Amino acid sequence: MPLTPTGTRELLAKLGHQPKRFLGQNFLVDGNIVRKSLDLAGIKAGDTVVEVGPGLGTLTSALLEAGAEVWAVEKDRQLHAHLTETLVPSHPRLHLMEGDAMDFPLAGFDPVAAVSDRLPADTAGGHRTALPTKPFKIVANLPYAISTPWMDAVLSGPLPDRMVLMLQLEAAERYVAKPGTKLFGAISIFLQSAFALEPGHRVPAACFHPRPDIESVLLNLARLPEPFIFPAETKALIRACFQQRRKQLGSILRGKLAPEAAARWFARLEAAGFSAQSRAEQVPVALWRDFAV
Ligand SMILES: C[S@@+](CC[C@H](N)C(=O)[O-])C[C@H]1O[C@@H](n2cnc3c(N)ncnc32)[C@H](O)[C@@H]1O
Repeated sequence: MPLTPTGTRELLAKLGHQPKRFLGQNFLVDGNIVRKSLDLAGIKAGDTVVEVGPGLGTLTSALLEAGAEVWAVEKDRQLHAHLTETLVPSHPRLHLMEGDAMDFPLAGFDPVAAVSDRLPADTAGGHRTALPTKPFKIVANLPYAISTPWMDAVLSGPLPDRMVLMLQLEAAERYVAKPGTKLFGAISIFLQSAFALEPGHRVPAACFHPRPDIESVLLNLARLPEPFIFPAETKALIRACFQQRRKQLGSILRGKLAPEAAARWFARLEAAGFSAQSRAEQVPVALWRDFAV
């Protein structure tokens, strides 16, 4: 069970720890939401789970009690020290690291090495996404400031089977936005090419201490049977198209691609009923995927 708001306040006082806004330190104080996160993720004994920002260890403890092996990365030195003292000694299935989730999006877990630590030389680096991987899930109450760049890094693969993420409602809406809407952007395309949205849960501010002044949601994402991972160059191009979302695709692409490559994109746009005059936000996810292959 997580700490109550009072218990959390008392523990923070004992640690002499002031919640840091810039690290998104809004700690979960609601047992139902902790249970719901584990239920949505279908956590069972033996699962490998990555957690970003374990904080005071609320989700972490629940995951460990459910029999999961947990890989967690915490940036706050004081919270990392607290967990090292309280959770690590009694939980050999917890791999806790101090660090930045932007440097370690999977908290140091390597799904490829977990299957085989002897990779053929020519499969190092960029080709790792095609290699066999150990299945894993991600369950996290994300620090909101990094949620989109972190998600972008995770979507470069290897991919988890499922992600259950506590997010700012506004970020979640961008991730699942549909074409033709203002919220539809590069991250919507990368995410929806690899994951399907399953029913999640709205989370009131009262479930956290301190209470955030934004709305939160538990986003529940299941990996598609044939997920698509965009190559880095195509991702950069798609991002560029959305950075100038009011501009016609034709003028953006002509400036970024060789003439033959641009002509290929235009031909595909036209075959799908669009044109060089179309804007990035009008183009559906499947067509962006076609551009990449
Ligand atoms: C919203 S709190 C969640 C805490 C805890 N998991 C819970 O649910 O109560 C976010 C946590 O992420 C940590 N954090 C913030 N930025 C981080 C980063 N870049 N890398 C790793 N952890 C980070 C914060 O220190 C904090 O512990």
